[in-house]
Amino acid sequence: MSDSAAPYLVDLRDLRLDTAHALVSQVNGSGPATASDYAHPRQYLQGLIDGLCELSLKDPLTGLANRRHFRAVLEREIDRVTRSGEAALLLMLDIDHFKKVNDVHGHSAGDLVLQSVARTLSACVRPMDTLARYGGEEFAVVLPACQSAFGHAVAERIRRAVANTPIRISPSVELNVTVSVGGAFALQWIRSTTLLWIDRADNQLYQAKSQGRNRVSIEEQPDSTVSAEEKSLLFGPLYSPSGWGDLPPPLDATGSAY
Ligand SMILES: Nc1nc2c(ncn2[C@@H]2O[C@H](COP(=O)(O)OP(=O)(O)OP(=O)(O)O)[C@@H](O)[C@H]2O)c(=O)[nH]1
Repeated sequence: MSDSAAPYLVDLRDLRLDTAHALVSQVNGSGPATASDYAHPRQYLQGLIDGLCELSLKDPLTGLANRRHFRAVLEREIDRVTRSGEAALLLMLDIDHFKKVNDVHGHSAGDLVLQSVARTLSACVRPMDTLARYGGEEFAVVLPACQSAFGHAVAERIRRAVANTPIRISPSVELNVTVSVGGAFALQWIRSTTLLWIDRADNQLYQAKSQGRNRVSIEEQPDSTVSAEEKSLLFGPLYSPSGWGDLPPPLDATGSAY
């Protein structure tokens, strides 16, 4: 808002905030602070907005990023890789034979397994990585600045960590589950789409499943087909400060040079 603009005053009593207030306080666990607990209603409103934003980005069962957040991160990562040419890896993971866990032990036990796997995965990745629940028993990890050898090592570390972590689903029952992991690196210097990137990683996940599960399959990192010279043409300055260099200057609609 510019300094000259009149302040836009909103009376909180005119807004229907009950549902938002209940949702945010439910997630925070503690009893909700009310508007009167804040020095200024604006702080209360900002707290509600922040809480709702957080809710809209998280999977409620595991607390990981949800699919919406994951897609936004992937989109940003594609932008970064297109501009910088840095390596980035996407891993898709799926718990093996998860239906059997539900069928034999019940849906609540299945939920405990999902939460436990989420915790194990969180312990395997860097703070800069984004870990998401993609849906059902499928998870995704976006790893920026990830060279090929590191990507393979992380995927294998994840697979082993899940297989070696027993999950207590009742006082007397512990389960062990495994995951299959598929991965694909972003195409460097080339603008792709989130859907194509996910498809490539999903194909590798399918390979890991069909080769017996509890394994990792990562697509060979495609070689950049753009030479260093081409990159400098693509991303260097379009023209020198003194003019158009060897290039003919562009013409306007009348055929005159700009
Ligand atoms: N408990 C629980 N189960 C879920 C949830 N979301 C999806 N599922 C279950 O996940 C199971 C997925 O089963 P399938 O897609 O057949 O896969 P799978 O049994 O893991 O077999 P493979 O992936 O081929 O190894 C189904 O039984 C779904 O009901 C959830 O939030 N909680």
